Amino acid sequence: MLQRMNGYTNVHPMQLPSRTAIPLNAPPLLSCRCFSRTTASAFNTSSIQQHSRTNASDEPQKASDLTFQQAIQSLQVGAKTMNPLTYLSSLSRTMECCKNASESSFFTILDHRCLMEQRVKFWDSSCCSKSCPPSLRQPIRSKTLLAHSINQRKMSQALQLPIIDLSSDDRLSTANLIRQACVDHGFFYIVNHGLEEELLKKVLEQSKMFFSLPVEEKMKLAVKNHRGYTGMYQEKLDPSLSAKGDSKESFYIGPQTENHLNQWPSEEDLPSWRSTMEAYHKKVLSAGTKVISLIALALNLDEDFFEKLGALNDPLAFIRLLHYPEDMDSTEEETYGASAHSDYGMITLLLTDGVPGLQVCREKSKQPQLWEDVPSISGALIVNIGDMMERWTNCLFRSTLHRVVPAGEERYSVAFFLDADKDCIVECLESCCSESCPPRFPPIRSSDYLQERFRVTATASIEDYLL
Ligand SMILES: O=C(O)CCC(=O)C(=O)O
Ligand SMILES: [Fe+2]
Repeated sequence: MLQRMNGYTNVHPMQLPSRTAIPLNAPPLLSCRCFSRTTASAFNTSSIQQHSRTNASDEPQKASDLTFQQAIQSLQVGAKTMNPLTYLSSLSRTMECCKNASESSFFTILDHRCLMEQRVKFWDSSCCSKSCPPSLRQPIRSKTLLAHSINQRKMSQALQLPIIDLSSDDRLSTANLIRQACVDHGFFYIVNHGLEEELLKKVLEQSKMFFSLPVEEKMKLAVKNHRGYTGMYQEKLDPSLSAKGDSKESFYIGPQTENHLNQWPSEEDLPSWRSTMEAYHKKVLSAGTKVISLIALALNLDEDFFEKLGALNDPLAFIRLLHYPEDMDSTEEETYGASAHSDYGMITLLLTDGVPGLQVCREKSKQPQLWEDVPSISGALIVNIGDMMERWTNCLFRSTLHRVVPAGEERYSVAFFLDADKDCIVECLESCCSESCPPRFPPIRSSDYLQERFRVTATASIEDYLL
């Protein structure tokens, strides 16, 4: 849905500091001329007319006379009566044109009881029919709409990432495309990766079935040895945030070893669960290994370079099923499904259910940070470079900062972290350093590096995350 909301992006940072509640019957505060130009069309329905009738003068008010306050009143009417898409569009246009309004007053107004307490009553019967069904899947609480608008302020536009065809015979050209993608974005899509759509669909379905179990059932499989269930707020990927933790639950499935067995839900509850996850693990590992060999080619190395290095002997290859509930406390600016982070390992292959929310920030040190949406493409997997690969390449390949923002509906995704064998030493590749560009990081053992990263972000006992 966020993709459809791209028109909301250029909302200006607003300056006045106060967070004063503005009663609805207060006199107009801020003149908002451009509101009339940009917003009138969105309000050409009942909301403006209803509002006009409430004026002292019985004269219908001209759009050009509308004030910021009136715009807000219209929005409040609109929240109850309009198609939510139109409503969202109006909301964002209003924000856009109210450049001079204080951000806090703006949100205080939007925070108004009727927005915060009521479910938005969408589309009256005139707005949908059998041939024109509602364009959003389910009613969204006004609180969630507000979260959207908060997040929209941080957003720019959808990022156009390269799409890499893994089945192409021209491996050198493919490797070159990957090189460019890793240098420019640290993110790209892969298609023809060998995972059938049917399996992608099934893994998401089975994941959803697991997360729908009662929490007591899920807690029976609480994470041990980095395998099993992690509950809400058990991780904070951006430790600098004051929020209690990231608003998601997850389930890790790793390679089976003698000492480290996966945990599985009971066959009675979920009969096809284990076989689906095992099939997915096998296939996604094979796709990931192909990507690694192309990355080696992209670095002018032999395609089996990382195998020879031992990185893929017993790779730390973990599936992480993720569920971001709709009901996040999303009015808190600090609450994220996954707060800003880069991934730790070699590469990540990500499957999403199509619900937006994933964003990347390509220039982490630039202020203000620019966050761009990564739209999902049906059937494609999203690949991103992790920190180990960034260390190997001395930052030639980017391990890009990313996060998941509340999307206003629940979201499922499946990350596959392909990380080097725990004994593999990660150190700058010869081809990536020189006298004038010395290695930026000292050599490190793969599992030492990963363990340290988990220690910093786990809000629960680190013992459970040991690899
Ligand atoms: O759910 C997503 O889209 C991204 C998840 C993610 O970045 C992670 O788990 O590292
Ligand atoms: Fe990530």
